[in-house]
Amino acid sequence: MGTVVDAPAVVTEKEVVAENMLGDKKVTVVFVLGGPGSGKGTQCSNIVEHFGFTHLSAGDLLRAEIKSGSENGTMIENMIKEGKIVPSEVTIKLLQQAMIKNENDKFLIDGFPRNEENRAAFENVTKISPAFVLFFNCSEEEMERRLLGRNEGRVDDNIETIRKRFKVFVESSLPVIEYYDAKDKVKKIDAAKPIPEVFEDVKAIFAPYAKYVIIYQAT
Ligand SMILES: Nc1ncnc2c1ncn2[C@@H]1O[C@H](COP(=O)(O)OP(=O)(O)OP(=O)(O)O)[C@@H](O)[C@H]1O
Ligand SMILES: Nc1ccn([C@H]2C[C@H](O)[C@@H](COP(=O)(O)O)O2)c(=O)n1
Repeated sequence: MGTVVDAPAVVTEKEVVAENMLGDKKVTVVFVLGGPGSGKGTQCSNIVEHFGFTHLSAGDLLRAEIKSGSENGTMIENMIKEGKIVPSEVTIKLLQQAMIKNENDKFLIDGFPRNEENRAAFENVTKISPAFVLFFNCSEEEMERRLLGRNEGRVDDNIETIRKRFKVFVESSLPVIEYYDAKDKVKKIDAAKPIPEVFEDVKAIFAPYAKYVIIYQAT
């Protein structure tokens, strides 16, 4: 018969700086990166459901900021339409606010850091380093097909902006992944496979973060 017990703590001192922007609350942060349409948001929803993380999508936070009528709204909207990266201070403030008001201690930060400026500014301001970086690797051909079929009314899901987003990904975001790879922090996933198969690979990576483990005892 199975006994359900709390999983052992998986956060190490090396991964979390005690005096981060959340005071002495220890948090686990996973950066979720990959090209536009690689399936980051789709898999983050699965991770939330199975592993109890809170999903913070930088793109969603920026789109909410546009909708809220904030003074930065027009600037953010123009940059998103052009496939450009919004200045770090704006995005980091939104991420910080979201993390502070959430009681969870496990966050998936999706679509961030998108460039070197994002990365350095986040670490300087928050004093938080990611536990690891989940990288969804997919061909541009497949990502383009997915984005053109997404049909969520996004202003940047048109072929002209998609091509610009791909260019920004290669020029600005891949170097961030290389930065973390050099620190042995990147867990690369083949994101070209069907959604359930991708999640099987994701699950293997997140297994140590399960809220409960089931121990089977021989009777
Ligand atoms: N493995 C997959 N196979 C086929 N379609 C997928 C797969 N993963 C996601 N999709 C679909 O592709 C589209 C883009 O997925 P999703 O929004 O998760 O990507 P994303 O990486 O978060 O994109 P963006 O960076 O543009 O926000 C969605 O319509 C989603 O249903
Ligand atoms: N760190 C970020 C994340 C996103 N943006 C802007 C630019 C992106 O093209 C757009 C959509 O993001 P997505 O939902 O695809 O992750 O949002 C940014 O400027 N900085």
